[in-house]
Amino acid sequence: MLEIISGSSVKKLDTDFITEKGITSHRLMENAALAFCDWFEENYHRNDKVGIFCGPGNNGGDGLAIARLLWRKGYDIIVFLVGDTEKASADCRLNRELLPDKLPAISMSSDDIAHMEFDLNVVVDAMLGIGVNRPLAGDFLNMVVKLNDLSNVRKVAVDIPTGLPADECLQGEALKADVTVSFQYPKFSLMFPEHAGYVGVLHVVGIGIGNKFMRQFTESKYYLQPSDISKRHLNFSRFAHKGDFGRVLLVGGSYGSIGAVRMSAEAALRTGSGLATCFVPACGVDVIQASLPEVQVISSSGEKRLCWDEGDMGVNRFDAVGIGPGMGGSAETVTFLESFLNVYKGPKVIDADAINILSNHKKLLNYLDKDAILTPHIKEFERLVGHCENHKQRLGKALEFSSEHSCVLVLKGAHTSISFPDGTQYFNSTGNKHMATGGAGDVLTGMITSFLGQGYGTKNAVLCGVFQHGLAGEIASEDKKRGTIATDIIQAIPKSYLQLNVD
Ligand SMILES: NC(=O)C1=CN([C@@H]2O[C@H](COP(=O)(O)OP(=O)(O)OC[C@H]3O[C@@H](n4cnc5c(N)ncnc54)[C@H](OP(=O)(O)O)[C@@H]3O)[C@@H](O)[C@H]2O)[C@@H](O)CC1
Ligand SMILES: [K+]
Repeated sequence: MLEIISGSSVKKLDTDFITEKGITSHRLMENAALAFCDWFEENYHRNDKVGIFCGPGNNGGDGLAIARLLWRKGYDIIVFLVGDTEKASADCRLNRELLPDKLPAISMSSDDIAHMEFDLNVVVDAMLGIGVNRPLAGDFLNMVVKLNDLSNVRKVAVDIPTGLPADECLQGEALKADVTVSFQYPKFSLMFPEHAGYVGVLHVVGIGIGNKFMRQFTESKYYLQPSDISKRHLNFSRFAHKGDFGRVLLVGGSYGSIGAVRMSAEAALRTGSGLATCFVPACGVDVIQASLPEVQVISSSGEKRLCWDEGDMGVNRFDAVGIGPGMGGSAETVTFLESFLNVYKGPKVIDADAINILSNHKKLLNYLDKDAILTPHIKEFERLVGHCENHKQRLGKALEFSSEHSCVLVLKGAHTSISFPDGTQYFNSTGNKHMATGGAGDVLTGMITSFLGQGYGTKNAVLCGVFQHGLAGEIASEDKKRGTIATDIIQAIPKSYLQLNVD
């Protein structure tokens, strides 16, 4: 499990680590540079023309060490020094001295920056890292603006794009990287959607600081990795029968929106549910039975909208429930949801229109408990908790909501966050932009519900569901790119198990 820690903790952790290990800060920087170069070699050819832009701090020190190491490996490198070299940190100076004489290193004056012409395929940004303490101005700003204007040049940020603060929202400008290679721990601000255009694709590379050492710095924020997920999956014996894989109920749909709950049900089956049942308005029964023969259907007495009839409607025989997709928000549906939550006592995923109903009828929030998982996207979340200025505030409110209502809150988007009542917050590392397509959320609801029904505890169900949903999206979009649709994600769920080595 990778920890996400604040910029100030990163510095303290690095200092404590080198003291305890008896190594120099230069050695740790060399580890960081080596880790970056390993990643770089896998992704770029030696005939690429690489410009490495280095500032005066330790981020610049990393850049200079990277330049030396890549040059020795035969890359075509040119170094550009930006900022006041008089202010160079000790390790930056040392790496400057270690640059081979034949490696070109140019100190960039303001005039040079203004008139600079580029003949590069790859830009490595090591101007500023987590030490940035104010908005960019002067030479740094001018250089960043010039680099941002370059097209057909891949930009790779070392640790964090220049100008982006580690823990706060960006003020002013920052480098727009295609890829960010961050050291050991992803910085908090790399998770914010506002920063997506600056961070690009995020890779985290280890620099030798073990988890045991990091635990003392924990800020209860984690970045999910494949190895964290594989071990959370249950193993089923060869004697398992369909009852062991759980009986789940997917509740939703209204006239014109039956597909949503149908997709949840199919996703639940592809995730491994033994039996899936849909509870839909009468108009949805034939649609579901004709298009998904594996599911059973319960018809609500309402023709176009879900209506609650007498009694408990037998819903407690299900191991888990996913409720909300496509259900709409009519008065009958509000009554339906309230009756359902009043009667059904098992684990449940509450999604989409059901979340909007909770927002409009706050007394229904009293039905939330430790067995409830809410999965809003950003707009649904803000309907629930009110407007948020930025994602940092949103993440704080997600934790507050989870603690106040003792439920799990999944805030969907790039790096989906999962907040638990104990104050821990997990961030997803899978998924991509091609998953921003109608129905992707309904698929997630089906997947988490399926894991709950298979007997996974709430925590394992939600972490496995979110991670594997993103993974299935990546697999689905490999050859479909922006043509990916939600049912493609469902079809890719079995392959996501293969990638995680779970049978
Ligand atoms: N052992 C370790 O710690 C390891 C650290 N590692 C690496 O170190 C990086 C952090 O290094 P760092 O702390 O030296 O900060 P860094 O980002 O280089 O910038 C500091 C310089 O910028 C200046 N400055 C600030 N804001 C500015 C602005 N807006 N505009 C202009 N100037 C500005 C500030 O000077 P100031 O003007 O504030 O006096 C100072 O000179 C980290 O991201 C990682 O890459 C890895 O090697 C692993 C081991
Ligand atoms: K950087």
